[in-house]
Amino acid sequence: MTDPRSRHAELAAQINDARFQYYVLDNPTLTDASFDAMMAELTALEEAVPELRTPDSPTQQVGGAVSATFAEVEHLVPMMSLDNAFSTADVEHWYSRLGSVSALLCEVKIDGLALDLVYRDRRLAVAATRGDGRFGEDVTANVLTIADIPQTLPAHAPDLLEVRGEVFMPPAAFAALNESLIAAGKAQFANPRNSAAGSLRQKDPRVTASRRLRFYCHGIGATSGEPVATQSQAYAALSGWGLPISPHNEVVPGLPEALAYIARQEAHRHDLEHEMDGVVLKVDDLARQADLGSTSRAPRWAIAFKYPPEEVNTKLLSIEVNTGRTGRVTPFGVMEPVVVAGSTVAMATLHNAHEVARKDVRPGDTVVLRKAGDVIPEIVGPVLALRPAGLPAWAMPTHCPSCGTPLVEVREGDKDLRCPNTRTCPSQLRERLFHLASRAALDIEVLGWQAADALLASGLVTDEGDLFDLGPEDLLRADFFTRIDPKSKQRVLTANATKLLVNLEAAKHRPWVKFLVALSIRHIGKGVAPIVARAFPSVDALAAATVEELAQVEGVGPTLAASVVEWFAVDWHRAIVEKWRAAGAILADEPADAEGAVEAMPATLTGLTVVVTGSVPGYTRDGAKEAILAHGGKAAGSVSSKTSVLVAGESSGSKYAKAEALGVPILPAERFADLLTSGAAAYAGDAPAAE
Ligand SMILES: NC(=O)c1ccc[n+]([C@@H]2O[C@H](COP(=O)([O-])OP(=O)(O)OC[C@H]3O[C@@H](n4cnc5c(N)ncnc54)[C@H](O)[C@@H]3O)[C@@H](O)[C@H]2O)c1
Ligand SMILES: [Zn+2]
Repeated sequence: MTDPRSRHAELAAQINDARFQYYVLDNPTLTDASFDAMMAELTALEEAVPELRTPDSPTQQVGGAVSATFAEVEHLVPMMSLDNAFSTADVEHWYSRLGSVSALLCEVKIDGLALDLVYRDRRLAVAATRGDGRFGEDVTANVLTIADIPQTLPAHAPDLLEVRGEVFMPPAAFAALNESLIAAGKAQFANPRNSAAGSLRQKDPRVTASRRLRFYCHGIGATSGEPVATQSQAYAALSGWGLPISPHNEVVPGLPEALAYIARQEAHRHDLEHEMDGVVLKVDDLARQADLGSTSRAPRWAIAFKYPPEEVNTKLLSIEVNTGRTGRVTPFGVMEPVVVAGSTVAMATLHNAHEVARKDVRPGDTVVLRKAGDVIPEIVGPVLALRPAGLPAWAMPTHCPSCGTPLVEVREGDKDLRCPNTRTCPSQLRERLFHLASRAALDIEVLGWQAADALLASGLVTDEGDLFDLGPEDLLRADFFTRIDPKSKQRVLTANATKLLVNLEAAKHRPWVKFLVALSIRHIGKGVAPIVARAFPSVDALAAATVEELAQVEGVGPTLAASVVEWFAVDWHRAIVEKWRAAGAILADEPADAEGAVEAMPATLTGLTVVVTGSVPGYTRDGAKEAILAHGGKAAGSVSSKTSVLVAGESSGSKYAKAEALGVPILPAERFADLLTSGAAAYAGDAPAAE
């Protein structure tokens, strides 16, 4: 075991270094989660060996410093940091030590940088960063360019007012800034917090002025004003003097409501006008705040609850490439598995070789991995400070990893590369089969990646054209689809293989639109396929269409039109269609086809809102709803004065009673078909005689 003393010294040095990178250079080398973990370890060491807790320990100091670029300003009242809570238990522990508290002020923790404003005689005199808590950096000239911050206060404001708050950059402004930095060939900011800090801490105020910074107050320092009882009242006063206060603040009676606030805000973590990394709970009563006091680093009357990190560090083990369904070759990073935003991540796309070069990530790098909520994980970039010396840059392969064919640009001069061997490249074929089997296409449940691989590897299928010719004797030739029957010692089909054959047979009768999706024509996905299938109701009609005819269809652009014509110009593509047809697939909408019929239905219910209660003969609940929609009507779930008619499969129940009370016409469910054919005429005269 390492000696606690040397571990403490090592950690303290690393933390001080990280703080310098973060606060002074605005260019962190660690994620906040790694930093917080180091601080937690240091705190634990000091709890075990209290004499390590010296005044110069990072746990006793407000991180940050004054850089040589700015003049030093002494704050009138020192600026503090906040203690952290990472769990409900931490918050409960903090709350239990407060004594009696009648109200908590809940605030969102704005991920920006702290700023101190001093107004003298109602004029902004000095604006300073937090610095080491006692001395900050004079950034007054820059702050004068921030529109949210008033330069003068109204006559009823006090003579002396020191307020604290957070400068932040809205996420949209951050994204726009990074785009312009990329365009100018400059380094991007890692996150909105660093971009706000980097934008405020500029030598040239014109740069700050161009950066769309915003500000909310979250504390009061020295003031000559009338004393108030609570922090929330102080905010109200600030607001009255024109200072901006967060609209997300809430005063609650106690802990349960505060925990509910924490949960509620987490659900909206990415919806606010600023990034947030948690919630700050404060004792609202200012007299209680004074009783509780502060440590050298943070007040005891407040706590910052931090949400689980969305950015973590991990090792990039390798960069692999994958050939997709349309031949596009995509690099992706393989990482040491790591938990981020609640799930374990080991792979993330890097999109194309250009992205890899732009981010300059190399196998062997420590990288920042980001996953926000349900968003796809992203490799943000390398931690350059941790890069081993001489680590070589990654090079994009020149040949397809699946079939060895030389790669070409997707379009001339394009960043993306593709494998031109569309017909037999195993990777493309496998992806096409998998796509063809998806629910949006032919919905062949047992045809997953493994089955697709087995069909290709065994040579039973050379391309998707062969699929519907498969019979039991074919599948018997592949190990994947067979097993040895223990009794007869004969090779027999597995249950899944039998299911595959049944599914394939069923798939032949799917509507044309499903086949259209199954063809993997570039740009024709499940969204646009119904539009194309309606305009060209068979594969023959579509194959005969010209670019002009296609482009005339509303919702079909020139790119899509060209892509369809190009697809049908390829011999082996047309051969797929013919093989499917020969195997019994329909590939056309018959006039009586259910989906075709729905499209053709007359819009008899336009402007009508229909509610259905009880069962309608011949329809499922959803089926009745769909029929209403297909005839141009609105299907509602409950009866109101806006309801045009209630279709009642029973002559009782709350909907029935409500319709009666409101005088909404009621139509017996047996007459639903009349409603679909003749609209409002079906119930005219049926309105009950209520007033
Ligand atoms: N990545 C790194 O290398 C690195 C280095 C140093 C610090 N950090 C990050 O900074 C944190 C420590 O910084 P800190 O000491 O500023 O503490 P903190 O960010 O955890 O909390 C204190 C700060 O929160 C801010 N804040 C935002 N909203 C607030 C609100 N509504 N009310 C009150 N204050 C609010 C204030 O500016 C205050 O100074 C670490 O936990 C880490 O996340 C990261
Ligand atoms: Zn290939």
